[in-house]
Amino acid sequence: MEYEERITAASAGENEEASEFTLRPQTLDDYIGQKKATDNLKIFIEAAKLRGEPLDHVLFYGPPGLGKTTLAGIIANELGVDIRITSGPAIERAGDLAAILTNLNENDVLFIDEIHRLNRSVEEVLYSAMEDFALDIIIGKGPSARSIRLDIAKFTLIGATTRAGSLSAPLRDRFGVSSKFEMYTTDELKKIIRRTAGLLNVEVDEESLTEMAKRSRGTPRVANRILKRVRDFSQVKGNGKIDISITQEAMQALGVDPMGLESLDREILRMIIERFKGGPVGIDTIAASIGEERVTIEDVYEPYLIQAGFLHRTQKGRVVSEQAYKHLGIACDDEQVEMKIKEEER
Ligand SMILES: Nc1ncnc2c1ncn2[C@@H]1O[C@H](COP(=O)(O)OP(=O)(O)OP(=O)(O)O)[C@@H](O)[C@H]1O
Ligand SMILES: [Mg+2]
Repeated sequence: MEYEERITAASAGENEEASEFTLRPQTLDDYIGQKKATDNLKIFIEAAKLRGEPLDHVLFYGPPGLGKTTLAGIIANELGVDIRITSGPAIERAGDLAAILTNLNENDVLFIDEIHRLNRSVEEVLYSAMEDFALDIIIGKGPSARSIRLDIAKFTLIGATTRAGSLSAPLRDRFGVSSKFEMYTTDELKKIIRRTAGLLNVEVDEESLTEMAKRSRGTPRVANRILKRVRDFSQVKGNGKIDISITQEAMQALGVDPMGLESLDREILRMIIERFKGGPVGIDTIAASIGEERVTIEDVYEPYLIQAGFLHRTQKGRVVSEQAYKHLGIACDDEQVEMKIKEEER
């Protein structure tokens, strides 16, 4: 898929997870941003440790690349327990989940990524596991079938999802804590890039830090990726140090504009302006015009375009903002755009 190759793709590339591992902070103190989520978690972790009990089940939701997996690892680390990492699509049968659960030790963390993609029968096993720390297993078939209950170790489930809305109500209700991940500010991204640069042993000046942070779409994964690519440029074409001229040269070569937009982002905005007079236009129409799946537009492109103020979601469809016209250098009737957005914003 094309978007995986984008330097600003928020999701991890094929071999990226492995190299990300070494860049992941290990403690809450090292974890930058997401204050709302971490401040409370600090207290819950402390309390669970004092009581010698597992932490309550935690749900993380928000766009990809914002540090959900990283924070799950940190929680286990701070609790002093082991973490078992899996994902919704990886657990195919109820038996697979039973095998994982029976192998956990007291108070361990089980991390299920993309938890909205668990299948029905697996999800049902999870209900009693989360609530009663028990597995209901059916033995035999037909009229002689009976159910036995098997106790398992108390554990903490940390679920992560990019789409909280796709979670079934019974599953959502079983999480005691639920945290929404927000996009990072430029300042936070600067700190993250500075930290990563330190780990990679590369010198970066202040101006370049700002420039890279601004182009990172509010996403640490993108920030780290941009830093690595700029480092490549500085080693091959410069003197190994990252300064503003090498940063700009690299960004230009990679097609990332000063707001972190790539060609497809600009194409989406331009298409809405040129073919639909700036909107409102439905998401399905956008997807069809661009030749991408609707979910790809919704999960990959749209979150940042909305966050950065280029696109508005209204009841009648998407509307391009005045800022988008300016960014693309297209003349617009300011008042008319303002009106469309005000009238239809929900
Ligand atoms: N708060 C943070 N401070 C420092 N680095 C971070 C932070 N959050 C994320 N990172 C870095 O960003 C990268 C991506 O983070 P992570 O894999 O945890 O994202 P994610 O939300 O789990 O993404 P996905 O939804 O794709 O699974 C990691 O390499 C990590 O080092
Ligand atoms: Mg992850």
